[in-house]
Amino acid sequence: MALHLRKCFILPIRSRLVLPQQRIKSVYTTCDGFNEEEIREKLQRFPGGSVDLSKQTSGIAVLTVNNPGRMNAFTGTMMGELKDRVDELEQWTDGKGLIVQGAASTFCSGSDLNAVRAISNPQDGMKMCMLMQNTLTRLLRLPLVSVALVEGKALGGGAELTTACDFRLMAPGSEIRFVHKHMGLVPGWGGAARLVRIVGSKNALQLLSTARRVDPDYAVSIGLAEEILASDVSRSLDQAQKWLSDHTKGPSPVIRALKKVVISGRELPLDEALRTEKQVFGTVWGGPANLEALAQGPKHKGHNTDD
Ligand SMILES: CC[C@H](C(=O)O)C(=O)SCCNC(=O)CCNC(=O)[C@H](O)C(C)(C)COP(=O)(O)OP(=O)(O)OC[C@H]1O[C@@H](n2cnc3c(N)ncnc32)[C@H](O)[C@@H]1OP(=O)(O)O
Repeated sequence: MALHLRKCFILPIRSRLVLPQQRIKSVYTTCDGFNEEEIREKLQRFPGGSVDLSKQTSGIAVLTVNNPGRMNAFTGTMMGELKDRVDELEQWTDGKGLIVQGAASTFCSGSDLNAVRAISNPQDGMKMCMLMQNTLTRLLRLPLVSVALVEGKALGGGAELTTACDFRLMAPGSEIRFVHKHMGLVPGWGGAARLVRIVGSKNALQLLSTARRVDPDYAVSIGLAEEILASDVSRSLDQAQKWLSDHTKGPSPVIRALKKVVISGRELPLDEALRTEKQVFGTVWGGPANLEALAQGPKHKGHNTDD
């Protein structure tokens, strides 16, 4: 036990963020009593569905929560697959953007209630919670500009998954709903902590305490969503791809560096954020994109440039 404790120390927050030469660290480790293999083995008993990932040469990937027979509810195996897809994305060094969507034109209805019923004791619940919080925190910390494409319903854990992306785009008629109160719960996948940072504590408390349906207009009005997509459902993914490509135009090392400095600005105390910014700056200053831009001379004469 003593040896175990000696190995456990609280990593300063800065060492848990995505720095140029470091892997993204998890929130929970063995020091917190988190045993990933143990909880994944338990969750394996609840199979079904999949979490699919398609990485494109454009540098944009699409992650699809795929369990349409259950409104894309996360089965036990899907929770493990989500973690595996995030592992894959952390290794994808050419990436610059990520779209998270649900299959069959609906987003996600949270945990599979069959699995929830079977692990409804506090110990197992908190172990599932630690697995999902680790995964969604690392998803948000990926050096990729991420957007949740919300069609149909994003309920419970599905609503929380939308908050683990940098942006949210909503299709007409779609809804985000934190139904946890009706389950006698609070968010367990980190959704409350992220929601406060997105919409502020008053709006967050309203959404959680009323479990109200957040339609696209209301979501945009409180800053939960960026835009409402055009009504042609068949083109929702195309619209999201266009939106994201407009937000990730440029060399992926630069786009990835921009996301890294925003992460540190959002999560670190000012001095540490500045140090991280300096470190990331050093990875692009004098880099190929910088030198090419300098060779071209000034080109931003008071108008938006495409690249
Ligand atoms: C921390 C997160 C938290 C936790 O882990 O504790 C959770 O996320 S708990 C789960 C929170 N989510 C919900 O409570 C949503 C439950 N589902 C619904 O309210 C409805 O299904 C809805 C509104 C998503 C869709 O309603 P609709 O009438 O359009 O369809 P059905 O209800 O007939 O659903 C079709 C089919 O899907 C099954 N289904 C839907 N959601 C789930 C789910 N979360 N887990 C398991 N199965 C789900 C539903 O049972 C139907 O299957 P069928 O075999 O046809 O009965």
